[in-house]
Amino acid sequence: MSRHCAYCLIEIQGDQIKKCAGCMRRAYCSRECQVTDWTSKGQTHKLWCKEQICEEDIDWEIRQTPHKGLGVFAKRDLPKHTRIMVDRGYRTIQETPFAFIDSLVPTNGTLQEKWDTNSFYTPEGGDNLGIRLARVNHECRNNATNKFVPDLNTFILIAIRDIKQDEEINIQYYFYNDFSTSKEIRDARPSIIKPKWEVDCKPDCICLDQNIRDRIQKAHELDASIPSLPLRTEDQIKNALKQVDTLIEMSQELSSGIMPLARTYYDGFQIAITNKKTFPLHKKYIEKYLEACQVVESKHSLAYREALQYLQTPSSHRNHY
Ligand SMILES: C[S@@+](CC[C@H](N)C(=O)[O-])C[C@H]1O[C@@H](n2cnc3c(N)ncnc32)[C@H](O)[C@@H]1O
Repeated sequence: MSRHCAYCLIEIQGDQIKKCAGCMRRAYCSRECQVTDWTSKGQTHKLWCKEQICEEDIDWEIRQTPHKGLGVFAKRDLPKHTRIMVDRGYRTIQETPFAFIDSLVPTNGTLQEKWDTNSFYTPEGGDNLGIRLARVNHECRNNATNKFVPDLNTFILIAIRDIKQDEEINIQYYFYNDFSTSKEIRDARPSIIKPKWEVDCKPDCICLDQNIRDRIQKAHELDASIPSLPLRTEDQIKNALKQVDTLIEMSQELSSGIMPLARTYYDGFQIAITNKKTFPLHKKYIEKYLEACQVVESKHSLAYREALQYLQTPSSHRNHY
């Protein structure tokens, strides 16, 4: 089986393939590429080596699709919450190794056009280009999602449902069911995805369903109201937790993604610990939050380490009663 060098991406065969001695899965064409990839000059593999991340050519591959150019396909069944790839974000054209960016679509485009087509906007880190993520195509009914972890400067691509072998892996280029974004941003979606990626939604597309749009707006309003709910009396705290539980249910019903859901669990934790009576509930919320963090971030992320500390010593949180 041929492989692709995890750093410089060239195709390698037979005894040219050098594997990481830690995971025995990640492939390189040379020791130089392996050394670079271990550090933050490459994909910082030292953080991910023991973390069960999928690899190109073993778990997924890049190949031609009938109508969308290249795409990423599962080479085996990938269960929900599998971490399909971690991909370092490049912040500028200058920082991105030229050969990578030059190979991207539009084929005859300028570097700027390639950058614009393939980079993704992240609220926490501006535009970033992931060189492997750049091959993932858009679907409104996506089976995977990409999360940017700012302190690691890395995208993580996660299966949000079971993906079958040979199925194409796809993401929403611009979320429509993420209740944490405002109505204006959600409504701007068609005017962004069409000119930027030439992706058109059919009239029966799920993202144009008015009923779903109304439910998302309701969830958005509920989400925005939670931080300012009064928490002076026990009844007020119980009511706030009820709102949190309603939002958790709505988020699951709307498949809003793991990130907003994780934040809602964290809200529940912060509310529960403010009162002696509701304090025992804090554990359920923070454990769920940590579970989500393990999927969408990593044990190395700041968010995960902080939350673990609050699980072990809840009294160290400023809201503790
Ligand atoms: C980030 S690239 C994805 C990888 C690209 N297909 C390639 O060959 O490298 C974005 C481009 O892929 C194509 N694309 C992505 N999703 C598509 C879809 N659902 N339908 C048609 N074309 C799509 C569009 O040309 C878009 O500008």
